[in-house]
Amino acid sequence: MSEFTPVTASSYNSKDNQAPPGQLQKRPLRRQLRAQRRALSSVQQAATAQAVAHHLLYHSLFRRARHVACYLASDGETDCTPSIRLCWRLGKQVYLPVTHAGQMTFRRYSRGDKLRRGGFNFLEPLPASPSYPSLEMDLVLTPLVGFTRQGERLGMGGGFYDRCFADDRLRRQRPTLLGLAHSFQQVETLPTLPHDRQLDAVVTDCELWMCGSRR
Ligand SMILES: Nc1nc2c(c(=O)[nH]1)N(C=O)[C@@H](CNc1ccc(C(=O)N[C@@H](CCC(=O)O)C(=O)O)cc1)CN2
Ligand SMILES: Nc1ncnc2c1ncn2[C@@H]1O[C@H](COP(=O)(O)OP(=O)(O)OP(=O)(O)O)[C@@H](O)[C@H]1O
Repeated sequence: MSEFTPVTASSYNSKDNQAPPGQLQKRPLRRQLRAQRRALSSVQQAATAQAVAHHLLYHSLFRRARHVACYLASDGETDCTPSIRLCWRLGKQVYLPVTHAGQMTFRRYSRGDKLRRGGFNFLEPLPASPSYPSLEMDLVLTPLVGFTRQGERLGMGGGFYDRCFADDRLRRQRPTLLGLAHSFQQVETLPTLPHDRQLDAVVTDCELWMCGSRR
């Protein structure tokens, strides 16, 4: 099989009987999309990052958001840096994820703040930086490995975003989860499980669109 041969949902390793089948089916697809993401040139990466910030700038979802959760890209993820700078320029509060003991919280990230290496070697704000409740974010710029047009999301496999935003459906005002992606990360279908939190919107180098109940 060549590195980028399409992976079907049935090509998982059936010897692993620790995880439910849907969970195992995600692995080969995750591996393949991550390799494709890492193979992008820095020029392609910069083009997507700029295009995403441009789409955000002209969308009401972003314009009206005051508290915005972002992330610092690694492994070929869509780079949030231009979007973070845009937030700061427009006076929005920016937060970054911090993982600890299987949970994810968000701490404020202001211009010039020092960062440190945290869980999974991601850069995170220092402990002195104030945290902000996840469920009170207006907008969550969400990293992803793969997505469908309808807003299903494949992440890194830790379940952090699923768990963190699992209970928000009961709220009148809930954070908008906006997936950031290179358009090649779009797939026809994903082996989703009941715990998977759907995206409310997706933005790529090409466009921003609303999914699911927010459409
Ligand atoms: N930039 C960035 N920051 C982020 C995330 C992210 O996706 N991107 N996260 C989003 O949640 C959290 C970290 N989540 C992680 C989840 C899993 C693995 C991990 O080690 N995954 C396994 C693959 C598991 C599998 O395929 O089943 C690996 O890489 O070997 C790493 C980080 C918080 N910060
Ligand atoms: N709401 C939840 N409650 C309990 N466990 C959960 C919940 N959501 C996800 N999990 C667990 O997290 C694990 C990883 O889930 P999944 O493969 O969907 O992660 P992911 O969305 O790809 O990762 P991430 O959000 O970290 O990028 C699964 O074993 C799943 O059982």
